[in-house]
Amino acid sequence: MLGLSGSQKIISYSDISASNIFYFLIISAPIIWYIYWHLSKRHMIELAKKFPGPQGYPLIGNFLELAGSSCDIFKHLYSYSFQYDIGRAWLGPKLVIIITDPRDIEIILSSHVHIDKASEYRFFQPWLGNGILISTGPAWRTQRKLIAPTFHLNVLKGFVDLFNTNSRQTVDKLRKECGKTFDCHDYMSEATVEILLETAMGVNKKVQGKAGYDYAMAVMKMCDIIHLRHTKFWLRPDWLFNLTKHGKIQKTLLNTIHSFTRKVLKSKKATLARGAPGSTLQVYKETAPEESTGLENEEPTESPEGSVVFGQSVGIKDDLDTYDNDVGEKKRMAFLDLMFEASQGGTIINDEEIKEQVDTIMFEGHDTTAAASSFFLCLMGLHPEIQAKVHNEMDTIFGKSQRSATFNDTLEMKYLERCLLETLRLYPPVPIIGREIKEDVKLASGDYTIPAGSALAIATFRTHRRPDIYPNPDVYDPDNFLPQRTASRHYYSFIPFSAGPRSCVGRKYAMLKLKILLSTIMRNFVVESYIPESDFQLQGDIILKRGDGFKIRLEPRNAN
Ligand code: HEM
Repeated sequence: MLGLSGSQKIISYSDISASNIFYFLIISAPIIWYIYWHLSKRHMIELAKKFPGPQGYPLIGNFLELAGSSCDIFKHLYSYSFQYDIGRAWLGPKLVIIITDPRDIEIILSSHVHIDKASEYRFFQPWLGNGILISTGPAWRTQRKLIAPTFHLNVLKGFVDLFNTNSRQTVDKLRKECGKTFDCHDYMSEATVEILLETAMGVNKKVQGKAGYDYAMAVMKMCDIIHLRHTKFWLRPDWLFNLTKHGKIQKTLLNTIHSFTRKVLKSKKATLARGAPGSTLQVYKETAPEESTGLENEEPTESPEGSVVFGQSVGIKDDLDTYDNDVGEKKRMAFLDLMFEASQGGTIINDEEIKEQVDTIMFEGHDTTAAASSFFLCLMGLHPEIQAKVHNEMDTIFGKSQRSATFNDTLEMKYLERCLLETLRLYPPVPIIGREIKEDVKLASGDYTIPAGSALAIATFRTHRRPDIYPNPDVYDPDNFLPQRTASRHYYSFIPFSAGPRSCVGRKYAMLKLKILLSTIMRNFVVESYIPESDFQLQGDIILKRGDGFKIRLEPRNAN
């Protein structure tokens, strides 16, 4: 300090003390916060210690386990799952419990208490608003009561003709790819968007033009972004995310998605203003007598052969089977028709809420079935002996005729159904289901209690591959769904559509549509595929996909 004047000394001392205070705060704030967090979460931390899991670091917990690309993360987490049938991870201060045992899954999914989605679903909010996928409490209950009846089997039977027409158009498009190796997912996405538009939304797909394809691509990219926000902690706070390039891309994608749904709504309003018929059931009743399917009664959802029907495990009932006692036959309408009817007077649902539900159904209804059908085709290509049995079944049902499939035909497609269910077992389109746990939950599989305040991940992908439930769990074996095998398994060991009060409302729609779409494709083509399952680059960006694309080759079938 020699040679400095008095005033210089004063400035220098105050500089030192200001920077000291600054550094003190920077270092001590996280420590104080950490101590406070530790003390206030003592109960949670104690219960969490009982669960096995990887060692984490202070403050960030196990976030480093989520480093790398989507494919890397999927591979890494899957390999971890062999060490732990049950586990915990800390994502910063958030405790995540991961379960795979059907007895534990039953406790959560069958409950009317643990029905709130994990806070991770909040990243969907700018896209889906308060739509049925992410809503909670009384709002969700009202939405569920309104929407579930629109996917009743009697409504769906009215869609059979449209499923057929669209499936034939998809076959025509696929014919142009014969002899080439191509990614079938784009075709499946386009087909599923168009089918949804014409059925659940009741609008002409031609009105939407190329917008349907752009919409499907924007949805895929939105899922990538949401997945990034789940795995990269710096993208979690909205203010920081909005400053990044991902925040800007999201804005553009949401613009594409929301313009599309607004166009759908406008087109529907115009159709209704012209006085077009609303109720699909009425249309169906004019054209076909109602078959008894055994699905509408109060008994378990079991077919005469005891097999799994329409995607629900034997013995599990949900509101899709039982809800409709208070809804008169005449009131059964397709989804968007009913939304508009309910909006008359604006008391039950307003225009903005309809838009949120349309966004939700369009997303849940197309991306999941596009993934399921693409995996199905790849698996057919890899298993020619199984494919031959599907072809045999098609020939038995349809002979040489090119006629459309009827609802009764779909009940006869027992082998194809088993192949489809086995596809959903190995490649469940929703590989993880998340819940927010509001009160401590004692589990059945061991001395574990999930603490209140934690997030729960039901690892469907891993449950479906547990060797104690499915011998040879990684082998594609449609006979896993033979009645005698399903009867001996726990109800909750097969949950591609979730189960219980918050199960998928589109389950029966999806199964019927997939049966008609895939049977039409199988009647017309032989599928070939050369990339073995062990080389699939799986990524769980909300919906399970193949990062390497769904490459197949088609040859026309001569049998018909
Ligand atoms: C293979 C096809 C499908 C699969 C595997 C599937 C799977 C699922 C799963 C696992 C859930 C629960 C998600 C969660 O709790 O996080 C769900 C919910 C839902 N799904 Fe699907 N889904 C499919 C097709 C459809 C279709 C075609 C629609 C509509 C047309 C649909 C509409 C919905 C809706 C609205 C929900 C939210 C239900 C609620 O929270 O009450 N899904 N789906």
